[in-house]
Amino acid sequence: MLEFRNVTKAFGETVAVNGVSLSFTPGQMVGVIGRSGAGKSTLLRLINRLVSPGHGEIVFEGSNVATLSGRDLRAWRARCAMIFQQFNLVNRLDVLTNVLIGRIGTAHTLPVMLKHFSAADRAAAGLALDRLDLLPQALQRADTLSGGQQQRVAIARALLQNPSLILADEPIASLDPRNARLVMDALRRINRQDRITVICNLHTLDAARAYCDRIVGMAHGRVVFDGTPETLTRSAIQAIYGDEHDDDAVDENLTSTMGASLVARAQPELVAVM
Ligand SMILES: Nc1ncnc2c1ncn2[C@@H]1O[C@H](COP(=O)(O)OP(=O)(O)OP(=O)(O)O)[C@@H](O)[C@H]1O
Repeated sequence: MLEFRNVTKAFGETVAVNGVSLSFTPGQMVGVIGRSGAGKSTLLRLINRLVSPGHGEIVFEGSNVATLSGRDLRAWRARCAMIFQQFNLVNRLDVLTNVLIGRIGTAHTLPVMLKHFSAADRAAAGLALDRLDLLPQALQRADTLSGGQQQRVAIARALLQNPSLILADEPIASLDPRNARLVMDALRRINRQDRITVICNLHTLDAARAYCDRIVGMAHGRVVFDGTPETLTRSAIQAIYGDEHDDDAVDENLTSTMGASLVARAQPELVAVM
């Protein structure tokens, strides 16, 4: 269980996250939505301590991650795999090595720097790539892959961390609808099969509705909605996006391509367990 207890984070005069209290049940897939600047990225970065809270506690399995330092902080970060909008792969390295980099938090740094990976690590990387349908690309340079493929490499790298949590910050914002669907399918599959908690910032309501167990809506640093996709009513959407709610604020383009029926066609076994 991960718990935010009255957490506030300000950058100068800007209060990015304001008095947030939230509990994340293990194994949930949670979508965080809100306007640009609502505090979504800061919320995620507070969890793995890329930023530290000004006030409040972030408690995981009984310990306050806000106070971790040194080795304990590194160990905590290794348990929180992060997926970024821009993939953050090392372009000049091959796909397999990029995935093996996921071992950095748990293995000794020097062998990783020298690319001396154990046979067990290589096998784990191969399996992770296979799960993401990328084994044929294992020896290609990362920058020869499409954006969607690169993001799935980033997910395979995350798996090598054996994470308790996957934190995905706008993972599909740079992708076309087909690749967005493949990436969200992969995150959902891993969430279901491995029982890894996934917390995912999304800029499309439809992706949040189609893939998440729970949606957290933020506005001006506060949580203004917290519920299942079914309870995300028009008035809840207004509370999250405000009266100016328009097509710029919420990308409805993916509505037609990412609706549940299409998800069902793309991933029947996924819908069976939803
Ligand atoms: N490192 C920082 N220094 C100064 N201000 C920051 C920093 N990080 C975030 N902010 C500010 O905090 C507020 C919340 O930012 P955050 O990135 O969390 O929002 P967001 O909802 O993720 O937005 P977007 O969808 O555009 O990424 C914004 O006003 C932003 O400018």
